[in-house]
Amino acid sequence: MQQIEIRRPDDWHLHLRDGAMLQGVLPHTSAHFGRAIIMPNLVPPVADSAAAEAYRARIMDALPAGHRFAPLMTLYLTETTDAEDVVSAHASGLITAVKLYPAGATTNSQSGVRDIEKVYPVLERMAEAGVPLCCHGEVTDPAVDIFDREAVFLERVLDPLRRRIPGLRIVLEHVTTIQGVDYVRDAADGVAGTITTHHLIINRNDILVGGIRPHYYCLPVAKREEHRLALRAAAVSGNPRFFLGTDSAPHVDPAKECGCGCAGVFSATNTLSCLAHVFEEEEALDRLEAFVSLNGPAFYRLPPNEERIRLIRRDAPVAYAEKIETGAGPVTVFDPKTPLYWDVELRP
Ligand SMILES: NC(=O)N[C@@H](CC(=O)O)C(=O)O
Ligand SMILES: [Zn+2]
Ligand SMILES: [Zn+2]
Repeated sequence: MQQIEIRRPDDWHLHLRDGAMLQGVLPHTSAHFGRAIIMPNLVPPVADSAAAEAYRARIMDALPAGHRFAPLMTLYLTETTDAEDVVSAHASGLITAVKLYPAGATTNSQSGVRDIEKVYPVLERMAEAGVPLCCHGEVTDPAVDIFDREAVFLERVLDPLRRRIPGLRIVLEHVTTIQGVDYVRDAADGVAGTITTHHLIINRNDILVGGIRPHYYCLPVAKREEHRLALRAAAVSGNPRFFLGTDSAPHVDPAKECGCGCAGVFSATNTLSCLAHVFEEEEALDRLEAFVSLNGPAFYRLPPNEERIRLIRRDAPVAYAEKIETGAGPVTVFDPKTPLYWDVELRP
């Protein structure tokens, strides 16, 4: 039996939602992860410090007894965000980052930014105060093909933004393309990229060949195989600029399996088993800890977790539910298309 012990991981991009869904999904993350960056795309969005404080309290209330987990809150950037509220919320430790959603790019992004120039003053204050910006990096121009929207975002939005405000610390979230990987790798210091579990495993054929598979539909949409391979190479490289953000994004099954299904893959349940599998396939298990437990805290200038987990390779596939039942309805768990042998134990 093979096993490895690593520091307890963190998830640098997570959707917990609210209410009954929060109750249902949070234990799947807090069972394994020490901390997570909590996405603010609720309806209405978590757009100021009062909303972040209230949301953090709801998350802590939903935490199962005995779970140790710290939600790292974010504020949803709008064209009317108050820079002083952001800076004071960051200085007090209430928030860890600010989130940029180009308006209309993804789930609940209607209140996001239409004209990036309008938020430059806030971003300048964030740069001075060391508040990181997390970006959903896709343009929304209807003329741009959905598979090109990340690459075009780099050219049209991210690069001009970084030239204008070079001191702003930026996370390009859920990188899905060779262009995104290259951009993060070659940028000056202060730029990082998160990679999801599912983008290391599926490509666009998995969504479309042999029938449409709504549970593999997410944004940014999975790209061609060559992009998946580049993401894998980046994740296992040990390069400190790349770290895990699962983007686990639950939607109830009826909202996925319908005429206009929501974007989002729910992977919190089996993410670590999937990642151990991927790193084993890449013969890089010795770099799993950097990707899931070390590179993220280093970017966010936080200490890594002191607790440790054990990943144990079983002889038979580990069992996990295909769906979880939540008070909001059933949520299908990410299917990695292969049996998983790696089990997770929090070290006592
Ligand atoms: N990734 C997704 O496909 N969906 C996310 C939003 C996001 O992260 O873009 C969601 O909130 O459902
Ligand atoms: Zn996103
Ligand atoms: Zn997300």
